[in-house]
Amino acid sequence: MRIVSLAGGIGGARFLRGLLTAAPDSEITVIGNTGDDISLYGLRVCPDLDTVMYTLGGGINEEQGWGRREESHVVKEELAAYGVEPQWFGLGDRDFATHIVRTQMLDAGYPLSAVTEALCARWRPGVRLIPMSDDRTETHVVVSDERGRRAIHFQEWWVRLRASVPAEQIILVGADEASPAPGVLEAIAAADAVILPPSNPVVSIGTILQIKGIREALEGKTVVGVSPIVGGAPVRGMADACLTAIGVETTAQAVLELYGSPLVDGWLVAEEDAGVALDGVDVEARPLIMHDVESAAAIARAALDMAARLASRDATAPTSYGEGAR
Ligand SMILES: C[C@H](OP(=O)(O)O)C(=O)O
Repeated sequence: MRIVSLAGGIGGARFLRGLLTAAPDSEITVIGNTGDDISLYGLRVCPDLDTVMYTLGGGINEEQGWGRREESHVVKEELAAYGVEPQWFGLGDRDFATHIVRTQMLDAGYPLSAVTEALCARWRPGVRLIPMSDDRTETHVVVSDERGRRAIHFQEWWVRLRASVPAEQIILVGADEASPAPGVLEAIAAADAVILPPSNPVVSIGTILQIKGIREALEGKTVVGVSPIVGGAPVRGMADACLTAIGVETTAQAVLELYGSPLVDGWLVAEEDAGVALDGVDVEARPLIMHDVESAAAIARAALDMAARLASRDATAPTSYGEGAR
């Protein structure tokens, strides 16, 4: 079976670990969000791609959900001793090596997709990880503070400000010029099922959907989404602050409407959200909290079962000529 999953960072990576457990013999392609990417100290940092790579490759710091396990922070301390900014982004020593390799390769002219493949050769994540685009895009957030109304990098809003200042706008800079990375549309075209994990619907999944051609390609496929909102609150992270910024309520219903039909064919919600409904979408309620790999695998299994059911229903549905009804 060929599966495509879009993914952000921590939430996406934890779901993917379950997906790999649920479908060990499948060919899984992960289209990763690069809107969170940032240049720091002359290095290109791709937080979501790295979180997926480290989580699936066994190198993640489990408690944090991001960064490397058994990490030290000597370089960060040394940079701080020189007064180098920013000091609010916590890169560890082991992690620095990844960004050095990535930046060297990018500077040598390799596209991000080739760099990601090279990094994954070490981590062997068990999936094919492709950035959404080789073109540089960055999520910026418009805020008003004592310095007036201004746009800051998403990471500054998320990490330094902990989303405490309301976002007036969230913009993917570069989206209009960005094309899907090589392999993205091909993987979607070949997929038997597409899964939207419980990643941030605005700055992770929403970002990937802004790259031209991706949403349209997905609309022709069987897509099952896992709600990132349970009982009116994000499963994890601060998705509520992002949803508020774009005028969407923090509910499983509102996120489903945000993705919409015909993009989504099936939607998994938590049991407390069982009333969620949208024309053209099958909704199923089940436990959605990912306590561990096994609970994530159970959610992934439910998503794959739903996708298989929807795909076989579509295959036998009567066409406009009435075939299949006879
Ligand atoms: C919900 C979100 O998931 P991600 O978008 O990082 O996959 C998070 O973990 O903050």
